[in-house]
Amino acid sequence: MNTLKMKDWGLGLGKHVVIAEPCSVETEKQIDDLCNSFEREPQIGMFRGGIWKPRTRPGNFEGLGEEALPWLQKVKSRLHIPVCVEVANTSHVEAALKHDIDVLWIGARTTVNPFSVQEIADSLRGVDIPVMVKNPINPDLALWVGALERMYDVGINKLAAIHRGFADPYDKIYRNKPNWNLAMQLKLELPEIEIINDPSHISGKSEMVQAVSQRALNFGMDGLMIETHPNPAEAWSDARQQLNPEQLLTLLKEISFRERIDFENQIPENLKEMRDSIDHIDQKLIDLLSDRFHLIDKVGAYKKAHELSVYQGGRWKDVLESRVKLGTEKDMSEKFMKNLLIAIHDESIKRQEKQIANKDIEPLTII
Ligand SMILES: C=C(O[C@@H]1C=C(C(=O)O)C=C[C@H]1O)C(=O)O
Repeated sequence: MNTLKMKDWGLGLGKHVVIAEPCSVETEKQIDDLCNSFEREPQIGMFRGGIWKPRTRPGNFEGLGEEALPWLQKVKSRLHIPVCVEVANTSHVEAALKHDIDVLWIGARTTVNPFSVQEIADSLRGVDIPVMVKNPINPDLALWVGALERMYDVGINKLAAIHRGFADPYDKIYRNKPNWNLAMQLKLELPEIEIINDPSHISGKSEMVQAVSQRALNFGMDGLMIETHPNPAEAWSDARQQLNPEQLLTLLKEISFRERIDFENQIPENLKEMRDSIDHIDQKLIDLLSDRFHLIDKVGAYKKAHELSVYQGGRWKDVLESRVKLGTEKDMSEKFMKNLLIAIHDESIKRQEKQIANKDIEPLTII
């Protein structure tokens, strides 16, 4: 994809984009209050307002709709920053374009549905407006990439992605569990697409927003979209996860937007040396793993000849416990050691099954 980075969207966006936003636009006064707080804050690069709010069940506040759009125009003239809204259908797009909204974004509940995404894309054919695409609710990279491709195919070349986490009913910590690996995979697949992180929807509670923001920047995310309300306790939607302007400004002061190393440019000599050593160690790790798996194949052949079962619980328990102990003594976490060993063991089982059945077996664990 030949897309433009956010700094080249012609909207005055800097290197790290910070989008401040009330979850929902509620009153003109709420927007005025936020403008007063952010008037002299150059770090706020964009303003977002929820106008149409998808709600799981009817009866909750679903956004003010078109009547709130003129208030966002006021934000543009007061703060001189672009404004963006979520669009979920073609009438939203039409209303947003009519009111000079600068950037549109596609929400997680829309990204899951290629029909909806295609309809929105078709309504944007020939329109020069940036579009940001939130990840779908489920961790399906192809859906996320697909939605970006649908936009690109109708001629939108100002594109970004938003990582807002994924629904996980078993997770007790986050509202939407982050999947940094999936976000990294998106970067590998579409290196030109920048990713904004939405720590508010990931954490679901204001006190976690800072830690998640820092984590996102550590993972190389290109910006933050943080829900902000003059008085979060009174918010008509998502009260628990919004920061007040003062909290947002403190967060922006305290987190570190680290410099990223551009691979095209020169890598500092010290870092290069360390990376060379890492390359060397990885080569040794791979050689050792390969030796281990060749032995596993021999064990598999032995088990086939002697009609023994592939999985050996007692041996596996010993291997797991002793290696986790060795690893933790060398400063590696128990969780990491377990994950690593489980991945190796799954592969061992798979290789032995393949030998016995003489055909490929689906991997047991996806990592
Ligand atoms: C290699 C074996 O087969 C399996 C794989 C193991 C491993 O990868 O270390 C351990 C126990 C078995 O479940 C074995 O039985 O020794």
